[in-house]
Amino acid sequence: AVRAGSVRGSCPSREWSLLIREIRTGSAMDNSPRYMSQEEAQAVDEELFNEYKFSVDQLMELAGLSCAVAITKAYPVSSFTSNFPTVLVVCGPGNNGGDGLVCARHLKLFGYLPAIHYPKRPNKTLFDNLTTQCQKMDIAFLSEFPQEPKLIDGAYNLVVDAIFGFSFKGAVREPFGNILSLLKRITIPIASVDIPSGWDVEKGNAEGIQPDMLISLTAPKQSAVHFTGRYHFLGGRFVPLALEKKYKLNLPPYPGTECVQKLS
Ligand SMILES: NC(=O)C1=CN([C@@H]2O[C@H](COP(=O)(O)OP(=O)(O)OC[C@H]3O[C@@H](n4cnc5c(N)ncnc54)[C@H](O)[C@@H]3O)[C@@H](O)[C@H]2O)[C@H](O)CC1
Ligand SMILES: [K+]
Repeated sequence: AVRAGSVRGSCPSREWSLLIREIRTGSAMDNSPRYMSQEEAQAVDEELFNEYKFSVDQLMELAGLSCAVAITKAYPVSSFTSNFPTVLVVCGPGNNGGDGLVCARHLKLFGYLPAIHYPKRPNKTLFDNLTTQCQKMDIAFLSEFPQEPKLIDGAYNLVVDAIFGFSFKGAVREPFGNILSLLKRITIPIASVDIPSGWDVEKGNAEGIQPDMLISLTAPKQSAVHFTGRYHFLGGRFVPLALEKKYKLNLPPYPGTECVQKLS
C-alpha cells in the first residue's frame, strides 16, 4: 500500500487527506486497524462478555494494564526530573473509569505516584473492590478537583483521562463539564483511555480536550481519525481471532509478548 508520507509532495492536499483517512480507517489495503463505529464497539464488547464468556474484571484488568504499559513507554519514569512522577488519574462513572483505577494501580507498581479523582462511583462490588485495592496501595483519592489549571500543572506531571469511553453520548453532565473545561486549559500532557473524554465517539470534538496520548482499546474508534497527539497506542490484547475476523478489525500483529503496540 502507498504510505501516506510518500505522496505528500506530489498529491493535492484534498486527495492526500482522503488517502490518510482511507489508510487510517482501514478501507485502503494496509495493515492499519479498521476504525470502529460506536455501535460496533458496543457490539464487540457485548460479544466478548456474552458469547466468549469473558468477565468485565478480566478485560478491565488487561485494558488498565495496557494503559499503564503504554504510558510507561511514552513517558518513562526516567524522563521526569522527579524520581516519582505524579499522575492525576480522573475516573468517570462507567467501565472507562474502571480502566483508570486499574491503570493507577499498575502505574504505582511501575514507580509513578498516582492520585485519583473519582467523583461518581457505580454502586457495584467490582468498583468498590478496585477502589479498595488502590486505597490499600496508599494511592490518594482527591475528594475535590483542583479548580485552577496552574495548580494541576504544578502538582502533576501527567493526567490520565479515564472519564468516558465508547458509551459517551450527548451533552456532558456535571461534574464532568467542569472537569473537562479545566483539562482543556492545562499544559501538562493528557493520556486518554480509549476515547478522549467529551469527544463524540465517531466524530470527535475539535472544541474538546486535545490529549497528547490516546490508548485505543480492542481497536480504534472512528473519532481517533481526529487525534493529533504524539502517541497513539493500541491495547486490550484480548480479541479472539474469530471475533477480529467477524468485525473485520484488521488488527496489526502485536510484537512478541507485548500487550500494547504503537500505531503512530
Ligand atoms: N471490550 C472492550 O474494549 C472493553 C472496554 N472497556 C472499557 O469500557 C469502556 C466503556 O464502558 P461503559 O461503561 O460502556 O461506558 P463509559 O465508561 O464510556 O461511560 C458510561 C458512563 O458514562 C455516563 N455518561 C455517558 N454519557 C454521559 C454524558 N454526556 N455526561 C455524563 N455522563 C455520561 C453513563 O451514564 C455511564 O455511567 C470502554 O471505553 C473501555 O474503556 C472495559 O474496561 C474492558 C473491555
Ligand atoms: K477516556
